[in-house]
Amino acid sequence: MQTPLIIAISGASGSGKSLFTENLLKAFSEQGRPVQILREDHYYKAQDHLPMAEREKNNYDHPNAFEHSLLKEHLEQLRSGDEIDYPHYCYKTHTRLPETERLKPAPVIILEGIMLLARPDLLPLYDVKVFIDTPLDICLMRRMMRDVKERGRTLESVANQYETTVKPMYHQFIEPSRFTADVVVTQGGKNFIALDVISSHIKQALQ
Ligand SMILES: Nc1ncnc2c1ncn2[C@@H]1O[C@H](COP(=O)(O)OP(=O)(O)O)[C@@H](O)[C@H]1O
Ligand SMILES: O=c1ccn([C@@H]2O[C@H](COP(=O)(O)O)[C@@H](O)[C@H]2O)c(=O)[nH]1
Repeated sequence: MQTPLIIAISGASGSGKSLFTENLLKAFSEQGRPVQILREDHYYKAQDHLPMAEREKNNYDHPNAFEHSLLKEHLEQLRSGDEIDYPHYCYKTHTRLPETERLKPAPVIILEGIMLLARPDLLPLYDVKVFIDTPLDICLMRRMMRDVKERGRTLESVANQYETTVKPMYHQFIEPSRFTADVVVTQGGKNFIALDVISSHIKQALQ
């Protein structure tokens, strides 16, 4: 197999990274191209050793909250054509699940997460770097709805976390990482022209 191409999709929480990834997957499926998706969130550190009250106070918007060394190892393995044991993470218990999933390499790997462009040691592994640039008020509104519905949070806890960590860490780490991107995408996960440009570029690169 040809060396897989890795597309990194980053941006604020709630910016539309997951939707953009899903829509990119659809574009590749239409081209009949196998794709493997990896989410940086799965590489949040395991915290089984901490009581729940401690886990709830953790700063999940700092690069140190992730095990990026394992993510890097996995990307290198996939690039070499090897399978990986992909971790799974639970936002409700703030730790890894005991089981991992065996993933095979594919010609296209889409990686999605908030800190992907903020880690200089990871940048050389990406073939295409995308930043989803969505105004923060829109991100917050989307995050409120999602976290209450899907991640077991209250409106008060989302607002508190946003003020104490999500917003300051965005300005410290995520916003500056925008300048490392090859493509900056406005209009979130539904920018079909950006989706078309990226999928056409990859199609050409794989020929
Ligand atoms: N351009 C858009 N227009 C409308 N809703 C969008 C758009 N982009 C994303 N969304 C919605 O916003 C929410 C958050 O998007 P998501 O992709 O989960 O963000 P992220 O992965 O960056 O946290 C989801 O419900 C998604 O469907
Ligand atoms: O245990 C956790 C782990 C993460 N978070 C929050 O998740 C977002 C990143 O995920 P997105 O899907 O990009 O929104 C990050 O901002 C963390 O604050 C959490 O609350 N708890």
